[in-house]
Amino acid sequence: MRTGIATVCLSGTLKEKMQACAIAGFDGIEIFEQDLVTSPLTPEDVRKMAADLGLTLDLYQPFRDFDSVSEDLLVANLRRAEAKFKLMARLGMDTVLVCSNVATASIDSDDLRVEQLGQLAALAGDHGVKVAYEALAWGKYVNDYEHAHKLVEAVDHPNLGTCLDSFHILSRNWDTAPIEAFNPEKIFFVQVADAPKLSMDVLSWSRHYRVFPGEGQFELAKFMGHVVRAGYSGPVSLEIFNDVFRQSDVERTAVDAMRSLIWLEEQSAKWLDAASTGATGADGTQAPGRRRYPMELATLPQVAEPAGYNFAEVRAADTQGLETVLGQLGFEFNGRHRTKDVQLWSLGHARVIINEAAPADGHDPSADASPAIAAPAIGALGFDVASPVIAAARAQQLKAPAVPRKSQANEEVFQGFAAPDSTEIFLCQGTSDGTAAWTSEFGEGLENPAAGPAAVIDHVNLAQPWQHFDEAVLFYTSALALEPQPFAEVPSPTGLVRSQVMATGDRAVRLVLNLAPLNQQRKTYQEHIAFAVDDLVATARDCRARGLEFLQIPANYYEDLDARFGLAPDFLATLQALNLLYDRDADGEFLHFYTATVGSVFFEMVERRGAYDGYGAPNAPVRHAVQYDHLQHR
Ligand SMILES: O=C(O)c1ccc(O)c(O)c1
Ligand SMILES: [Mg+2]
Repeated sequence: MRTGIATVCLSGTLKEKMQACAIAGFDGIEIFEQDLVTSPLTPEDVRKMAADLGLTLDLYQPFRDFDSVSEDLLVANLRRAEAKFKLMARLGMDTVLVCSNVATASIDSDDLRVEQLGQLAALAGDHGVKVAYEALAWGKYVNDYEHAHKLVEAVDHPNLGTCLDSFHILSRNWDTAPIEAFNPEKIFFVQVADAPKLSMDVLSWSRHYRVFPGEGQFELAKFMGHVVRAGYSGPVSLEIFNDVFRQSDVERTAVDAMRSLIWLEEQSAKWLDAASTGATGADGTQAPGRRRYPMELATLPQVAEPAGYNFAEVRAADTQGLETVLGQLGFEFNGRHRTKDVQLWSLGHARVIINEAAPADGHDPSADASPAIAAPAIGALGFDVASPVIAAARAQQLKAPAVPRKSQANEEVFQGFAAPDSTEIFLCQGTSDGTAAWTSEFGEGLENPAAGPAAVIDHVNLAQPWQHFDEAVLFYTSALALEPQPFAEVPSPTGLVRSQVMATGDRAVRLVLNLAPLNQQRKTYQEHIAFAVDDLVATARDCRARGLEFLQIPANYYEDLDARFGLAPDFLATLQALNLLYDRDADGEFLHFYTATVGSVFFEMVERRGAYDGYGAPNAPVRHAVQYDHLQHR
């Protein structure tokens, strides 16, 4: 698949954008007119720079408001088009995007449009230019890709084709199957964009909220499957108008963009495979495997979703507070590593590593968080996967930066890579009894999960800097095979927290990404690790007996709980006495409590009853408010 990206996706000057696209590995780019008009580079400079960088210049765009106009305007529009065709010759570009008229269209007649687009195609032919006509979702008369294609077919000129842009098609819920019947020679260009499903006018949605494939909710693999089956083999180019990407680091965003296309390519191949195996022939036999299409789709090393958490690592220069809280939670100290400055603590199958080497560069080197967090912060997560080597190879092909861990002879070498928020992700191999092979490095026979209470890591909640949130969703989807669940918004005193659960189908791994406002006083984010136990009330009593500092829940909360659920008075009194939170839905019940925060980290204990699958979201505002209050007063 030939990869492309529109310069409008990125921040910086045209030169900076082009360099970032080349470094990220794109084959070609779309030049957005604004980027050229505002550039000190001559068209000849741009042409040379692209050639030097190994980038093809695939599309010049946009040319606006051409069709459905009065005779006077048509003359002016053709003159305007000719000027652009001449400019394109200097750039060495042969394809221009013409979008359907939104502003000056005054005559709603397909016959007239065919006549006017025919004149444009003839002029383009004289200049060796191909016109790719795109139906904008908010076009005045032409806003449906099939309508645009019908006009192209009616004009029937070799210099006129269509541009298919997934946003304009999927935002309007148009069926994508008819694309398959298109003559591939009439598809001049394909743009892909994802988006979260929002209810707002389509123009605002398109101009501000597009995201890279895998970061939104559109069925892009299916869209691409139809495009591939039509026989299209030209560039597949990202055109993402997004307020955050346009102000983020250009090289980093270009890599995020490239990752999204590598992933989409694989997902499209999978969609085609699934679609062709699902089909049965006339004789009842299964259709053969994926047909060959003009567009070749590369695949990636295949990984199943992780089987569970292997460990969570907290970094801290000063480990005292952490050790105290873990001890009060019932964790056992399992020893220090033979050669590294790390401690192992466990409760049942839940393992927490305390890494005494505080990260020099803080939680996120590129964010506006404090430069050096000496206080505890989540530094790494270990996941059990079937094959760490295959999973690491996949992550690497998806441009995840590797983090090699120094290790001595005969110690387990973890394959690892850095997530966008710089949390290190390690790929481990679990054992069938739920223990980890590496724990003997902390001393022989120390880990004895059968002896203690049953406990596992239920979920980990990572705070994401606002500019990396979408990138993180794609990252965990593509590299770790976690699936994004519908996101929630939680009010907190410092702002609205967007919460995105990433999980495996069996929920053995639940990772919650929070787009959290930065605490302005302390310049840190708060993150937490949650452990699931069988009997939360008993656990809470034990923790209290050991002197654990619970997050203090206000009495108003328990009154509200009673109003909502009508709980038995004894049970309600127990919840209140122990500072426990409660939730219930059609699937089951959820009990949980939080510890006070140590550095940037706090812990949660949960009990899931029945098939409860949530996280106590209705309680999250209470938790945020209490933590905020706590921070203000200490
Ligand atoms: O928002 C726009 O105007 C616009 C312009 C060009 C495109 O290709 C597009 O998809 C949208
Ligand atoms: Mg477009």
